Amino acid sequence: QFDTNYASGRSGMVHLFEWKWDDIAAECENFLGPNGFAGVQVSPVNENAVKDSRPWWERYQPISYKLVTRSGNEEQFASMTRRCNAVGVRIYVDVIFNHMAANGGTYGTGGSTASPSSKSYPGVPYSSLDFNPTCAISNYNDANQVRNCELVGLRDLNQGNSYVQEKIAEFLNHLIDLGVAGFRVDAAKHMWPADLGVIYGRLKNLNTDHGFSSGSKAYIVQEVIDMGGEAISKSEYTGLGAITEFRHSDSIGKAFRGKDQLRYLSNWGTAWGFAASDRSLVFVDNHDNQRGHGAGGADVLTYKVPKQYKMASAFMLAHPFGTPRVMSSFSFSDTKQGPPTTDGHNIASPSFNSDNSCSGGWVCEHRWRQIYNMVAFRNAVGSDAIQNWWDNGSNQIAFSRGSRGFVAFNNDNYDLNSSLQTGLPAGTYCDVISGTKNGSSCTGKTVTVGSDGRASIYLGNSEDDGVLAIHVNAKL
Ligand SMILES: O=C(/C=C/c1ccc(O)c(O)c1)N[C@@H](Cc1ccc(O)cc1)C(=O)NCCCOc1c(-c2ccc(O)c(O)c2)oc2cc(O)cc(O)c2c1=O
Ligand SMILES: [Ca+2]
Repeated sequence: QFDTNYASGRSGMVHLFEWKWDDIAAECENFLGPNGFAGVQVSPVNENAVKDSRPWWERYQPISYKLVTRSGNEEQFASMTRRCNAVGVRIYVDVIFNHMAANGGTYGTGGSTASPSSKSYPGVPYSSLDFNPTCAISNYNDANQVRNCELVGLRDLNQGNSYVQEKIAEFLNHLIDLGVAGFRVDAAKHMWPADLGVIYGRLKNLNTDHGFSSGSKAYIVQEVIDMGGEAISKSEYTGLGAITEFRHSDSIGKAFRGKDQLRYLSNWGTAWGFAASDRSLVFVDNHDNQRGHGAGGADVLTYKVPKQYKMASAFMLAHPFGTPRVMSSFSFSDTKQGPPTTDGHNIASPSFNSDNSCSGGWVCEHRWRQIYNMVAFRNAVGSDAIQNWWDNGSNQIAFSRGSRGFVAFNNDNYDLNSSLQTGLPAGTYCDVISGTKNGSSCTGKTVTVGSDGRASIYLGNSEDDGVLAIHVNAKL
């Protein structure tokens, strides 16, 4: 269903891609809880095929539903959900039940063996009776093929089979027992909506021992890559749950790369072809398209273009549309390389610098001040609508969120230097992009709002960050 199950006053989901469960638990307690984050999307929890050189996509090749991966085991997973829920941070699991591992010398991260060529996965168990007849997806304009044939050789489960439905429901309900708040359903486009409806209908209520109100249902985000032009559209899935809105990632990338003028963002939302706000999980980049070949392609912004990335992230977090998810990456030069390891196999834990940024091969975009301060901005403005939209006719824009927050952007190649209506009560505010509020002073810019709500806003075009943001919780 469509409710995120977030604790009140919190927003901002972060995808801690490839993090280990113990490290996520610590991050909930040390950083995400204290900074008002609402949830974490974790990497797949079920046993996956071990591939040579450990590419990141091996975790999308299930061997069984045993909770043993390079991120940890069931006990560590249970401890993570307990510790994160205790500080108001929810856990969402990336679940893969469209398919099982493809061919190749195959054993799993939990030691199970499998024989994809004979469609035998004893770790579940699944046999050839549980799979669709072997055929390859070659034509994305044939909806039957996209659902019933194999995606790049991955053995295609038949979710219309009652035994398969039972095993999938058992797997998801086990995670619900362990305290999760919802799921990111991988490759949903490759499964029939009717079958998904049956499976979702078999889910238990969330576990009230973890602080969920009784009767709560799992938040469902379905990965449906729909950039238009294919037989299958996201609207087939938005009645069942939310969907990953890839058009948001593509459009925000184009806008902040200067391909579309920022003034056009004044009607950001369904007018841009996005699904309804409460059905759209939105993001600047994700684990797949940040590597350039996923949906959105070359226009997707990543940590590799930091100024534009921070501006786009700030816009996403300042704007009321959709449910934002912040990508937290490991650095990569090769698009298939996996997470940092200590020995080529065991994932390395992130290490932290004195300024709270990460090192050791982890990028930790969620720990960039310009990003985590905008999660606090989103919390401060609540559901207030956009007001006081201003633009200069090209790439300088500004708007307020009711009378609780104000944000300005400059993507032109000259300074923004104007007196603008902020919508805020008179007073002195700290800009939370160039710095933060520290006791009774600002470590970055200070903005004085007059009794008429106007303030002089300066954003030099050569500044590190092309954004300025103030809100009522950063007021002196
Ligand atoms: O690049 C990749 C992996 C990409 C990938 C992985 C997980 C995702 O959630 C995702 O969205 C993409 N995989 C590499 C390497 C690879 C992996 C497995 C394999 O049998 C063959 C090759 C690759 O080159 N893949 C082909 C292009 C990407 O095609 C994939 C898609 C995909 C891409 C675009 C679409 O419009 C679409 O509907 C599906 O989804 C996956 C989902 C999975 O659960 C596992 C996969 O292997 C894949 C997947 O290969
Ligand atoms: Ca399928």
